[in-house]
Amino acid sequence: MRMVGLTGGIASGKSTVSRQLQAQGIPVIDADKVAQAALRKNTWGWRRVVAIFGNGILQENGEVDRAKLGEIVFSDAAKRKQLNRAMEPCIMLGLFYEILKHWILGTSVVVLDVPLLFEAKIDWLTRPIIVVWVDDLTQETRLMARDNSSKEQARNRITSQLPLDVKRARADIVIDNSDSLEQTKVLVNELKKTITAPPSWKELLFSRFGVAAMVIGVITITVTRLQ
Ligand SMILES: CC(C)(COP(=O)(O)OP(=O)(O)OC[C@H]1O[C@@H](n2cnc3c(N)ncnc32)[C@H](O)[C@@H]1O)[C@@H](O)C(=O)NCCC(=O)NCCS
Ligand SMILES: Nc1ncnc2c1ncn2[C@@H]1O[C@H](COP(=O)(O)OP(=O)(O)OP(=O)(O)O)[C@@H](O)[C@H]1O
Repeated sequence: MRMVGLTGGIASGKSTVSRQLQAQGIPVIDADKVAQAALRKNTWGWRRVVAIFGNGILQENGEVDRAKLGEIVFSDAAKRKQLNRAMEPCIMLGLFYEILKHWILGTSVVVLDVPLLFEAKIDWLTRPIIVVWVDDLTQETRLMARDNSSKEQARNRITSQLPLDVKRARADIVIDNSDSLEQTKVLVNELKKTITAPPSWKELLFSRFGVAAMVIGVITITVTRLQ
């Protein structure tokens, strides 16, 4: 199974590209959704986070007040590190589960939309790596407009991640999303052709069928030798 990495900066347009890919029939695993599920009330992640930040981050119904937690961690690097450390195993488990489901189903290409793919050092899992890039001012403007946030809040979030230019330098494929949505759609159409190219030997070997063939091969050789 080919696991394609999709990453970028906050509000650089990962979800926009992800939606366009999904509209073309490509399955996408969204790490933000996995992280949200991992923080729901009474989950393992919720317990770990509440143990660190206390009941003050909870709403009346016991769910985490995401805006409040966001305010805390995006303006304090040490607290953000604590949150990342608490959430990381829960997110990894969730991602692994989603990947496993696709592998069992025999999916040939799945896109992993992971904002912190490089920061969490899991970029080695995916190939090729697509970075959705925008220039700094466009990123800031779109983030402020989308989240209805101040310039300071937007800057805090942007600077809490590896600089987007560094991510661009580490990409296999760059989607420049600074232009219109129509222009991005054109780039995504091209992207689809690249990521759905025929599988390599390595991808075939680690596909559901490749592993099944290896298991059958090993069993056959063992049984033959025992006779
Ligand atoms: C702090 C939280 C509660 C804020 O929630 P909120 O609804 O405001 O934001 P949301 O989850 O939609 O994230 C929006 C974007 O923020 C960025 N972001 C999220 N967490 C982090 C982080 N720890 N460090 C840097 N950027 C982050 C990502 O680009 C993400 O796409 C939430 O982001 C969270 O639980 N973060 C920790 C989990 C995590 O690392 N998620 C990223 C998945 S790889
Ligand atoms: N090419 C574009 N032209 C104009 N607006 C855009 C374009 N691409 C994305 N946007 C807008 O910019 C905002 C951020 O885009 P999007 O939510 O896709 O980013 P993201 O990288 O997924 O963000 P996050 O890191 O928070 O998950 C959204 O409001 C979206 O509608």
